Amino acid sequence: MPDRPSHLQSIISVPTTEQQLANKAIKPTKRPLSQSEDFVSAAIALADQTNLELGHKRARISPKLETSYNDSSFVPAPDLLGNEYTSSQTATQKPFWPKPYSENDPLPPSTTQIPGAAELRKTTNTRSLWHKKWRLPAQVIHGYAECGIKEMYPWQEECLSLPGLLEGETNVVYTAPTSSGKSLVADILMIKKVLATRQKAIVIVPYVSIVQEKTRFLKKALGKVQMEFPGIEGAQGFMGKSRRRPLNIVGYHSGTRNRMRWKDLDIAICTTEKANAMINVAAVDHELNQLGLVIFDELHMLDDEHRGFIIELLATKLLCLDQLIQIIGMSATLANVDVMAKWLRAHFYNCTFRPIPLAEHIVFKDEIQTYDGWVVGRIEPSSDKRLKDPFTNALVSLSCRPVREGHGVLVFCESKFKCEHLAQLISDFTPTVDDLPQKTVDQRYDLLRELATGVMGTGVDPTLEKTIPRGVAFHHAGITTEERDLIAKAYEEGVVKLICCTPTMAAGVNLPARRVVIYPKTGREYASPAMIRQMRGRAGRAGRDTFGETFVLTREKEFKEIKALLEAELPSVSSCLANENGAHGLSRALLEVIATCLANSPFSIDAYFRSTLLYYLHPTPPELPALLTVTLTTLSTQNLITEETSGHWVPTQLGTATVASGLSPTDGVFLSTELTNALQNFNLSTDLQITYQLTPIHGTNTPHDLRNMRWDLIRDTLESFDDADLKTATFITINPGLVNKMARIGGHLDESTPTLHATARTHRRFYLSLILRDLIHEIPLAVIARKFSAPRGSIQQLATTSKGFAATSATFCRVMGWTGLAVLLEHYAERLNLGVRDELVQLAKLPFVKSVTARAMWEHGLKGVGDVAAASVERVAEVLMAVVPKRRGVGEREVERVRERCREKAEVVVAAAGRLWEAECLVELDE
Ligand SMILES: Nc1ncnc2c1ncn2[C@@H]1O[C@H](COP(=O)(O)OP(=O)(O)OP(=O)(O)O)[C@@H](O)[C@H]1O
Repeated sequence: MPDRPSHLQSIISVPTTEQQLANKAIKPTKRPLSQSEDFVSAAIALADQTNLELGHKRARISPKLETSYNDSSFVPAPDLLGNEYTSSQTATQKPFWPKPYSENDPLPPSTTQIPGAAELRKTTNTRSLWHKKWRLPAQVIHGYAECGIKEMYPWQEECLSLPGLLEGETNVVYTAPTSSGKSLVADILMIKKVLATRQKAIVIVPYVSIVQEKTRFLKKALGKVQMEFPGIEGAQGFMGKSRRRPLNIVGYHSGTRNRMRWKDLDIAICTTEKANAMINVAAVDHELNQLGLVIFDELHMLDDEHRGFIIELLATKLLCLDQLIQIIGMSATLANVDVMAKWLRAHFYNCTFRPIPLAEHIVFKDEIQTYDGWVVGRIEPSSDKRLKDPFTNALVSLSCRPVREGHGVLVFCESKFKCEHLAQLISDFTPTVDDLPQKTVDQRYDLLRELATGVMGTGVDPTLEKTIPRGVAFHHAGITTEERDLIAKAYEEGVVKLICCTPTMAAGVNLPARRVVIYPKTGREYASPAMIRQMRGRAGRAGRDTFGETFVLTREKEFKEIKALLEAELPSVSSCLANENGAHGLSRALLEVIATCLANSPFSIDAYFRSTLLYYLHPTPPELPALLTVTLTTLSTQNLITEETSGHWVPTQLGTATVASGLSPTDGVFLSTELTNALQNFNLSTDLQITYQLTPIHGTNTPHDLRNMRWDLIRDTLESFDDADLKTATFITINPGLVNKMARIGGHLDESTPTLHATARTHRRFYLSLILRDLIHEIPLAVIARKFSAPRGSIQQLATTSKGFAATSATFCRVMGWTGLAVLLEHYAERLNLGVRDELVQLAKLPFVKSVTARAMWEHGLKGVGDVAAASVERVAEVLMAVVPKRRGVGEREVERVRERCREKAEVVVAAAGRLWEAECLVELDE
């Protein structure tokens, strides 16, 4: 038996030869281990199994791939359009549920429950969702009808009809313009798969906001769908009573509080990182056979410099598994769709159809031109001296007209400052409250009040206070997520008519507009052709408008360059696994498959490597095999994996902890060293050390506006420190001399050598920890923002990132066996989330209760959820009323409306407090 890593030796007793022989006959059984419960013991036990079964090729990367390791025909070459397509993913395992859909199956249930449904089923229109070709349950069809979709577009039908797709047997990658209805194709494949096989589906989207939006949509469309479970499987088929339950649709992203539990969901909508973590946990828990389908929305994100490599390593895992997982990839801006399809062993489908026609223009001076140079209109000069510049005049006049006609407009600006400035300027030219119906005016004032009360004590933004009554707002990363959500919702409901936003919003939020006005720059740089396409695609959404218009603005010297950008081909997507930014990509990819025991033998690791896009694009260069060897050796040197005498690689405890917490190998090593030191000298008499520990390791994870440190603030804070804080600052290695010098001369620290980089990192994290400390001491966000000269959105973003990092570190600590530290980190993550001191944590969990309200409750004698549960609705309403910011010149009618809203909210708060209190009492009784 080869030597084991020391941590394994202490836990596992080495089996005798007889035991090994006995074990060989036993198939690995599924153990009910949850992710958080004990990732390490699962991984260790799996490592043990792997050791026992070396002779059996236990690794779960497809044995088919393993055996073809030395075979020159190893890399499968599937056909493009599927006629000769043969999936190399042979389903050698019995599917989790034994019944895939087939043409001859009876029609899905509930047909007879809907009046007239039987008739509808007889339709000969193959694009109707009722047509028997699709075999969709009536609840699904009704759900989509409620969302305005009754019939497919021709391209959707054609795409879904590709061989093997509806049967769940083949993969597909497709492109279609923005707003052409890509999601429906993926949704239909997903729902068919989930209902037919009872397997899980994962939808991967790039941004948190899209996770939320997609989850809302799927809940609306599929919320009434029932899953059927036909009894218990026995030797003679299914026995016992069948049962039904609604479909579980859950969204996961860095901000979600709920734990990911495989058994709690049927469809998960996740960010890339969450999806990857979920698949790793399922692999360790032996539950991957429950996964039936994965959708990659916005597949072009594969070459995103920060997160693209995670999409690649995740997709590669799916390609290598010894089971059939249907892969769906889609994008509006993917140039080399054929290459992606070949890599993913998929059909590909390319469509240029757009259901809503778009009139596209470029504006030069006062001329409105089509892209091929025809002048189709002119913009009248304005007598207003603020609009003397033709560019500003064009922007304002093009933006205001549809607003006056009652349509939605998006104006894309190059910076946050410009968004706010233009919102203010444009609002001076939109209808005043005197020209609007009373209902609209009321709705706009309601929005202002929501903005003032709902945002962690920031009060309403002074610019928004002026622009919103005139139907105009701005939306960028500098405002809080609550503000952004309220503004986006108000725009969707038509309360706000025009939003000035930064280009990142085009990708992050799905807001439709009749007209889109674009200045295609981000900061001083031009926006990329793909980003410009995304912005243009916001105009004219199906179901909302009958047509859309885009106007791309240019300044005089920029006309040619911008025109070229509009006509530019999209760049091809390629692998980021081995480039500079994805330097950790390959090592993380390998560490993950080793730590989750998906691949441990040299054969299976090599098979995995050969399935990457990196290898697919460069199948024969001499440096790639060397890259694999070097990466494995580096991981071993970092003590993340060890090589057994048989040549198999197994994870160390550090390697397992790194993967379980979703860190890159280098970050895992860094965190391990830092926490080992911290554990020996932890100072609990101050919050400083723990808040320092919560700050993100990398500068790139720091919000942009916080990268310019205020050294004078650090100096002054150091001078005001008591002994405990000073001791911590010294332990962290803060250099007061350096701080004084930087406060005098200003600027950034030199980071050109590893030592200088480490010093800069320490001081940056210390600066951020001062912000976090203020947050958990209930200092209002607006005050912190002013103190650190940064937008409130950036402070909030730091809090969110740090909360996520705290959760990551806590998982890491648990797997490493540092449970006490894990509990402490989790507690602070919660306080950061709620923005309160210890005593308010429970109160701040109530709906509508942010830190300011929780403090007001405490001061009014409502010191816990028990007090709130026992209080009258009137008393709670009074507290809520007390924290509503006072506005001058508000009439009696308005005050009455506010009082009514507070009463409604108080009812919800008291009811929620009752439930929480009951739950707490039950726990106490149990104990
Ligand atoms: N067959 C259809 N009939 C009517 N409306 C449809 C149909 N398919 C999609 N839609 C609607 O078209 C709109 C755009 O669809 P979807 O969000 O799927 O577009 P997309 O191609 O994914 O766009 P983007 O790339 O911008 O996200 C949605 O409101 C959707 O409900």
